[in-house]
Amino acid sequence: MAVNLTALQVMQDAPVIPVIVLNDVAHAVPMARALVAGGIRMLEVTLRTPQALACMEAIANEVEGAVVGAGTVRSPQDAAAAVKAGARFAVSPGYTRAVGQACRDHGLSLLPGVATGSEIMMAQEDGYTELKFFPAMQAGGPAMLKAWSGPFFDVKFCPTGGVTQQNANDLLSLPNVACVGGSWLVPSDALAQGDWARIEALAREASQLPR
Ligand SMILES: O=C(O)C(=O)C[C@H](O)[C@H](O)COP(=O)(O)O
Repeated sequence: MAVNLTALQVMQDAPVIPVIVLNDVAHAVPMARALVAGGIRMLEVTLRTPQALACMEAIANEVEGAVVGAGTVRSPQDAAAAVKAGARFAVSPGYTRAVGQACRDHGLSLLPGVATGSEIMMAQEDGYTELKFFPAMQAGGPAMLKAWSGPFFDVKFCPTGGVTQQNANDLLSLPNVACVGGSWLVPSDALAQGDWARIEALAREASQLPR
């Protein structure tokens, strides 16, 4: 059994957590190797496709240096399936007590998604202090994070949603941002073309973002 990771360790490993959508199990291992070669090890594979669990399993078993996590965790069942597939952390687009409890029961670090003060307070009540701000750019971006830094001075965020290599700095420079998340590191056309070099280059560029 792998040693448990904390949510803070997941956030601090690199400036960006890639949000990955995979439709083909054959893409999983070469894609993950490309990200790791580019300096990105924490890999969020979203549970948005029927192949996602098999992809996580392949990465967990075959890619040295990769730490696979599950994205789009929306239920206790999702959390259980993710653990079984080898996920070492979970990310959810929103927060429910049931998802929080299931992740705790499985020893799975969770970055719960929040977009309002009430959601932050509910996650904090349940002991979560490292949170995903989703959808970040659509829901207020850097200005929202600056406003939250007053009352929620003890929370660290991973803004995700509408983040790009170009705007990531505006977020990473904020003291309450530990990292950002985004899908731009793994474009669907690069996957379809098997363009692993492009994914590696995007990862390298992202891993060098200052914070
Ligand atoms: O699937 C999930 O669990 C999500 O919460 C959504 C993703 O984090 C965003 O869709 C990523 O946003 P983009 O980087 O703008 O593509």
